[in-house]
Amino acid sequence: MNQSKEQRILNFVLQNAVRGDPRSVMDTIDKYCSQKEWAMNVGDEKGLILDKTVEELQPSVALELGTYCGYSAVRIARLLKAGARLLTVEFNPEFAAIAKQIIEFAGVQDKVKILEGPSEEIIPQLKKKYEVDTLDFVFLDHWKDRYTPDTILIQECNLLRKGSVLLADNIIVPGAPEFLKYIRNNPRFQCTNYPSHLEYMKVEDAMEKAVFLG
Ligand SMILES: O=C(NC/C=C/[C@H]1O[C@@H](Sc2ccncc2)[C@H](O)[C@@H]1O)c1cc([N+](=O)[O-])cc(O)c1O
Ligand SMILES: [Mg+2]
Repeated sequence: MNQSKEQRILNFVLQNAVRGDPRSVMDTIDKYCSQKEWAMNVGDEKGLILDKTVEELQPSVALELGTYCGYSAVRIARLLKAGARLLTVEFNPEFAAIAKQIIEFAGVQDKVKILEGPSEEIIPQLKKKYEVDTLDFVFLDHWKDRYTPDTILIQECNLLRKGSVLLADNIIVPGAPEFLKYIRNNPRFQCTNYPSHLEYMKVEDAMEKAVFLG
């Protein structure tokens, strides 16, 4: 049975990256996806915006929606302080299995928990089942039409506190117009736009940061 692109990315990491070295895992994925096969990792340019947001915030509890191959989970987890954790939600079991291996190869598995299932089911379980009080940081990078309903659901589940930060990928491509309208017109969020480029392409994209005002 021929391999999936995600399996090829995993194999390339296992054969070319340095075990236990998150930077080498990120660079190896970026090399493969810029030279061999494009894939929807946040990439190294928008990844810098993600890095700066995480470094500035120093979150104790972070949530990622849309694990895919685990590139941004490795990117976020490598910056987390001792005792901090990343919960990442993925509903495609094949992607979750690949991400698990990439996260383990990078050596950040102790900071990352992959929650398998759709975000709309997982989010209401975060407090009781995953012992979350509030989320310090949320990275939205899953289906673009889920950004708004999941942001509303996160608020309904009382998962945000004053100062919680949301960062959304793909504001331009593929685009999340409904989310942008919702979050920019919501007085409970202070928004900032970060122009950038689509991963591995000379195409404009952007990230949107939204600080919850409580
Ligand atoms: O479509 C994109 N992302 C959707 C991501 C989806 C990921 O999240 C879950 S969906 C899910 C659903 C519910 N709960 C959890 C995960 C999928 O299994 C996949 O792992 C995308 C597309 C482009 N592009 O250029 O076409 C560029 C990007 O950066 C992108 O992020
Ligand atoms: Mg994306």
